[in-house]
Amino acid sequence: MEGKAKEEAGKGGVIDTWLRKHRLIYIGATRHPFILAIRDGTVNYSSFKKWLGQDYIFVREFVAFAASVLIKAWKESDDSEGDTEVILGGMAGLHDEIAWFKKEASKWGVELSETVPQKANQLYCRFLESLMSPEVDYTVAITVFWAIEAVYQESFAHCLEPDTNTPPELQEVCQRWGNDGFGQYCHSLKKIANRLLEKASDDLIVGKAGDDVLKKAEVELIRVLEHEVEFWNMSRGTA
Ligand SMILES: Cc1ncc(CN)c(N)n1
Repeated sequence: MEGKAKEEAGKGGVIDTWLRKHRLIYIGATRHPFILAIRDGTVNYSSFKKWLGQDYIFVREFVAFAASVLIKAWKESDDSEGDTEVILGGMAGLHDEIAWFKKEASKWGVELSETVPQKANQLYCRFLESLMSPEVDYTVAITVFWAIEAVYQESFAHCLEPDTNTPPELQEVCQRWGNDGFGQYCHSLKKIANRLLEKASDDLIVGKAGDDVLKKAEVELIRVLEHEVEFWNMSRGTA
């Protein structure tokens, strides 16, 4: 590793540099009023139920996106074995997540078969679909994959911190994404993304095409954060 990439790695990687640069939108996505309302116990339960039904639809789409990232890792990664294991572990988690959504929906009286995707959800799913194309670089796709998982991890872990008023009936929801195991999984995804982003940055230095990949990854990361904010807004009924 050399030059710019080395510098970035020393500071915590390309991703941390971008998160510092786009701090406001990152905070917007991970400290949204919907999450803060769960954390202080003032959450509106009809908003929560709306989120539950909509997120089930999103997760089904996200599984297809995860599968597309897995294929890219298998085809394009310089550490195919290591990367595919991490992604496959995430997909096993998504399998559990779908079963969990069904169980929660019946507990909260949410009829999943009658839930219609709302505008913000449709747009987010369309965005995911656009990134499933084989033309989209693995580096871009894994950065997006990490960002989507990390927003939920950061958001729900915030509700589990000491001295919060998260209602007992929502603790399990927060545990789903806020637990340490999920945190470690996100850390593994971040490491993969940083490795590839630093490689793209090195390619740039030696005159290979790395610029497009880096620019696209940064733009798509911001788009994820914007979609996440819109998704929370939709759940709260403010979109
Ligand atoms: C909208 C959204 N973003 C992220 C996640 C985490 N898989 C989720 N379930 N839903």
